Amino acid sequence: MIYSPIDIQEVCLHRLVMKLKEPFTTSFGTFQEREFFVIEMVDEHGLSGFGESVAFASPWYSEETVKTNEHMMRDILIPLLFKDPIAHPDEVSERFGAIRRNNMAKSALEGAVWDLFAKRSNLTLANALGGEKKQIEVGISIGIQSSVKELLEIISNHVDEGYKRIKIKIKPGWDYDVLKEVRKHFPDLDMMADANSAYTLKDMELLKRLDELDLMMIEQPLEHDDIIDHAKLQSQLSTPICLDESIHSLEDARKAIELGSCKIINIKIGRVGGLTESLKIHNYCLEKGIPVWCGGMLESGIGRAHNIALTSLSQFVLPGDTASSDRYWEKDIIEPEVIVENGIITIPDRPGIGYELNREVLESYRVDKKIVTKSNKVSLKS
Ligand SMILES: O=C(O)CCC(=O)c1ccccc1C(=O)O
Ligand SMILES: [Mg+2]
Repeated sequence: MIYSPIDIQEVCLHRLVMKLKEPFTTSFGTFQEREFFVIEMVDEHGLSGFGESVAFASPWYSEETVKTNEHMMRDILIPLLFKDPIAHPDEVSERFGAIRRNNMAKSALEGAVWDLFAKRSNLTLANALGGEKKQIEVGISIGIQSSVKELLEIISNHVDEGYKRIKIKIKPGWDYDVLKEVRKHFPDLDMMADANSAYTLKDMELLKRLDELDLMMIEQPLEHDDIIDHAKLQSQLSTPICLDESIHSLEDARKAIELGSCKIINIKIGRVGGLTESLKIHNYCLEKGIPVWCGGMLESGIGRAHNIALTSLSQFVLPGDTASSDRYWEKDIIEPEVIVENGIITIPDRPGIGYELNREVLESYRVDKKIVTKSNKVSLKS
C-alpha cells in the first residue's frame, strides 16, 4: 500500500492501429480499423497505469481526433501532471479545469492515473471508484448491414451468445421497416436503436412510428449538440430517448434531465472527460432516478477494462456496449481478454484495471511510440 501522492515520472504514448474483424457502419461513416493511443504512465516506484484515448482518426463522432489528442496530451496536459504529485485522481480534472473541452485527451490520462491510484491502494479499479457489483450485464451494438437478412442472422448469433440486449444502428432509409422486421422475428428481444444524430424534427412522424416497436430506448436521434429539440421530441414519444453525443459533463446531464431531453443517459468515459466526471454523472442520475449505461467506442482491452470497472457502480442498471474482446479483435492487447459468458462479464479481482497488457501483441499493432519524461521537461527548461 502506497499512501504518498503519485509522482509521475514518465508517460508513454503508444499509438496503435488495429484492424477490425469486420467493418462497423454507423449513420456517420464506416470504420475499417481503429487508430488510438494506449497511455502508459509510470510512477516513482516504476509501477505502470494504463489508459486509452478513444478519439477516432476522423472527427465524425466528435471534434477530437488521434492527432488533436496527441498534441493536447504532449504539449498541454502531461506538463500539468508533472507539475506536482497527485494525491487523488479527482485532482486531475481540477488541474485540467482551465483547459476547454478535449475531453477524450483528458480522460485518457486521467484513466491511467486512476489505474495507478487503484494499484497503489491495492484495490480493484471498480472498488476504487466505489463500485460493488461482482458481475455486469452487457449488450452488443450492431452496425448498419447491407441487407435485413444479414442483420437478422447477426442478431440471432448474438442472442444465442447470450447478450442481454441488442442495439441496432439506424439511419434514414434503414430504420422503421428494418426494426419492424427484427421485432417480427424476435418478439421478446430487449432491443434499442442508435441514430447517431441522423434525424431532425422534420422526421417527427417517422420517429413517432418507432413507438409501435417496443424499443428500450432510442439513442441520440437528433443533432450531436442539441438538447432543445430532443426535449420537443421526447414530449411526443413514449419510447425513452437516451442521449450520447450531447452529454459532455455533469452540467450537460443536469440540463438535459431538467429540460426533459432524455430519460436515459449513455455514459462514455472519454466523452465526459474521465472517470471522475463519469462518477459525478452517475451519482446525479442515481439521485434523480435516471437509468444509465456505459457506452463503447470500439475500444481495445484497456478501454474495455475501464468501462467494466465503471459499470460496477449501482446506477448502471441497463446493459452497456462492452462486448467481448473478440467481437472486434482477432487478438486483444490484454491478458486475459474480456470474456462475455451468457451476457455477463465477471469483474476481475486483481488491483487496478485487473488485466495485464500483452506487450508482444501491443508491439505488433504499434505504429509509433512517444515518451514524455518529467526530467526531460525539466532539462528542456534549464
Ligand atoms: O461496440 C462499441 O464499442 C460501441 C459501438 C457504437 O455504438 C459506437 C461506435 C463508434 C462510435 C459511436 C458509437 C455509439 O455508441 O454511438
Ligand atoms: Mg451512440
